[in-house]
Amino acid sequence: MDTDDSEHPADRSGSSDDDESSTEDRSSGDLSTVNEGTQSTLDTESDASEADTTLDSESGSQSIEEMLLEFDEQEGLIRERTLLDPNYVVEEDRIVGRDDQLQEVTKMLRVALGDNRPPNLFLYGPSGTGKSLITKAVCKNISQICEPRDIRFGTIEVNCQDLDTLGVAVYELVSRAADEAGVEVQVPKHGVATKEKWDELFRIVDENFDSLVFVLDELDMLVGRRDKQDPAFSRLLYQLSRAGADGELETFISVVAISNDTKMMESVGSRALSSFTPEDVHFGDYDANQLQAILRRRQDAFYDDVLDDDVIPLAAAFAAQTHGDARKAIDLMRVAGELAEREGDPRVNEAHVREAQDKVEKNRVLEVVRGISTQKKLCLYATAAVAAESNSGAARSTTGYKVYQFLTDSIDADQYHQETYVNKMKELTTYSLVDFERRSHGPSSGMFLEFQFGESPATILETLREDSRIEMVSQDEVASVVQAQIRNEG
Ligand SMILES: Nc1ncnc2c1ncn2[C@@H]1O[C@H](COP(=O)(O)OP(=O)(O)OP(=O)(O)O)[C@@H](O)[C@H]1O
Repeated sequence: MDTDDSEHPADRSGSSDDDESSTEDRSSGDLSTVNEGTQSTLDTESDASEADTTLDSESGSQSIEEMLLEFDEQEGLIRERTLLDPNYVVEEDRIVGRDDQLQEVTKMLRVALGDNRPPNLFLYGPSGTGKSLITKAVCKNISQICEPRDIRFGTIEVNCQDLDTLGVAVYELVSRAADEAGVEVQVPKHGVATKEKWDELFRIVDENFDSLVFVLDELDMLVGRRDKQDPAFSRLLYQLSRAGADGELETFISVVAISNDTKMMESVGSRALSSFTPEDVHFGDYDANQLQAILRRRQDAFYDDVLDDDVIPLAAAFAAQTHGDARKAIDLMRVAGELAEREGDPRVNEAHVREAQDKVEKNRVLEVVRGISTQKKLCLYATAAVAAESNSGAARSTTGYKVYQFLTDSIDADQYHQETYVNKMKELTTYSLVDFERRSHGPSSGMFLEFQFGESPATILETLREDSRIEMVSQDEVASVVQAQIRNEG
């Protein structure tokens, strides 16, 4: 399947060293030397290789070596790949449209420069709206100012998405803190109580930092295995913010919690809330104009004049269609560039962006879909099938459930009640793939949820059909069941 980014020739060449060599290739005659050298080696090869060459020319296909050399000869289009890397912290002059948030976060965290503890922060808003970027940019600047002043300032960043328990999360903080301080961790990763990990964390913090900011990205994903009333993120916030407020440590500690889930704070227990009490900073969606501005400030990632005029407006428009996600806009521009390079085109054009849109969407859907259970896949498939056929592009939960019943019957799978189906669909909203609103048919009839998709329902269906059980069900039959159900909606 052509969804793995590592298949890009650009990724294969990978490092900036390769980028430099492609710069040289643009102007120098070095390549002919390489070709000549290779040719003479080829000439002394055995008859077998001659036979291969004959075969190649007869079939018209290229040998591997010819293809490699052709790629080597090809001019790259991307000059500065890091500018298209979502984890790279760009310079301040490339940050666009976030003046308010930049000011707010700076004003609050700059307290670290004096002899005070900065407040805790809660940054919330959809993914790709600059929450991590702004935090990292401000912390980087504080750190630069602190250095000559002999203030030992540190930033410990963790993404909680892949941390499944509190113990794992605390160990991750320990190891990041040790890295930042340049010291050894003195507690084992496994087989000790979480309390010992906390003690080690605070030992490292106390001995090595005057002021420390913990940045907890995607914090709401750290649910843990215990009861849902007291999720792991709530316990993490409690311990960290209490350590910050208690005055037991010499270090000034501040916690920046980042989440896509605006309601996350509602799940933070009262105990944690009493010490966490953050200042909220909201990050809204970008519109297409802001996304264009963000992309224009990075267009020097490409060589001069290799981007067609409509590339940036189209990538921005595609990204604005979902929810104004800058990561997606940047991804689209990068993938479009890589596709053009791979195809040996001299410029990046609109068609590359459209192809990139398809690929980026599929990658995102795949990422989500790979990890979910068959039952969730069936719920998602049924709902996306309704959205794909309906005029509004949305799906009612009541209709989706009927289609789900048809699917589970067809493949003889267990069948959830409607309430569980709805809950499974709600759980899928955390991936920004689907969203919902509560609606009703009218004052006298019942409520239902209406699901809207962040990615095209057709892409979701196509990806889900890669599951052999779902593939067994005829697409035509599903479509006719969906149409019949939509007609019944009234
Ligand atoms: N205002 C901006 N100006 C320039 N680049 C931006 C801006 N906002 C976001 N970006 C870029 O978009 C990408 C995603 O941004 P970031 O990681 O900050 O998003 P986020 O809100 O933290 O999202 P998530 O919740 O998914 O982590 C990064 O490459 C970042 O550099």
